[in-house]
Amino acid sequence: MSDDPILSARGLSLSFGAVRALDGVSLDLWPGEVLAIVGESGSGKSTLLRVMAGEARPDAGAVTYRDTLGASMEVHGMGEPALRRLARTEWGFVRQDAREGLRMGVSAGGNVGERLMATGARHYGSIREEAARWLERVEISPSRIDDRPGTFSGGMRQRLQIARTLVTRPRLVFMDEPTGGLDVSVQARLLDLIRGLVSDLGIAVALVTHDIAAARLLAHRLVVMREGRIVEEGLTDRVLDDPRHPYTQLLVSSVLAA
Ligand SMILES: Nc1ncnc2c1ncn2[C@@H]1O[C@H](COP(=O)(O)OP(=O)(O)OP(=O)(O)O)[C@@H](O)[C@H]1O
Repeated sequence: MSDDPILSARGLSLSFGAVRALDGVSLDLWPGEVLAIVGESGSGKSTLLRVMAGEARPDAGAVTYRDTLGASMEVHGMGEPALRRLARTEWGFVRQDAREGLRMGVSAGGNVGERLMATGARHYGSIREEAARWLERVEISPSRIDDRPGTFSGGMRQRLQIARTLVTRPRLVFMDEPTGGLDVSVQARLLDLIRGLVSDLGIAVALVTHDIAAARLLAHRLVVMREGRIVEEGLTDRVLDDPRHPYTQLLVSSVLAA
């Protein structure tokens, strides 16, 4: 991992009416690092992810992204076109509901190929070949390349969303409950797949999950959120094996008891 964070958040606050969804959140994400953001429902995890990805604007604070050339840029100051370009190229976003991350009216191959075209690929034959390779990589038979995602199972759709996101080899991927809503056995395979791809490609990941087991499997480091604040952070094993904050202790023991 390099010396400079790929993404830094400083003093992020965001309220919705009387609800303080984020209350002075600061964190760093390092190149190639998987950082899990855990906490109970409503603690502000998804809001934090959306603010970090530039999809929501904080009331206070800033997010800085360091690009491939080492230039720093303020995520909320760069303007829509630059942000959209980043989202299509150096970044990716894996949504809990694959239907939000896929184009449901386009074939599986088209979903993957479209991201390649957004980064400059033009040759139809090689785009299709690369799409087929990625379908195999996420364990979808390339014979399904012309099928639309609506004909896929939930687990397949999620794997397709992952192929679509990773095909351009982004440096930074935001994942919001990527295994949420799937059967336990499907979740386990998907987590293994994500772990392999993320480590092969050396991607930095900000992963929102309420699943402590998923965090343990995927994340190098954890931050624990409660009521819009980070109450504890550290290396995954340290936080889960020796939680210091009473809230983290409760979170971990409730999983053990389940
Ligand atoms: N667009 C919005 N409008 C109004 N309130 C919102 C909005 N987005 C989030 N909130 C509120 O902000 C708080 C934090 O929500 P957030 O979705 O970030 O939590 P979370 O930890 O991701 O929860 P979950 O695990 O249930 O997804 C909640 O009280 C939520 O109701």
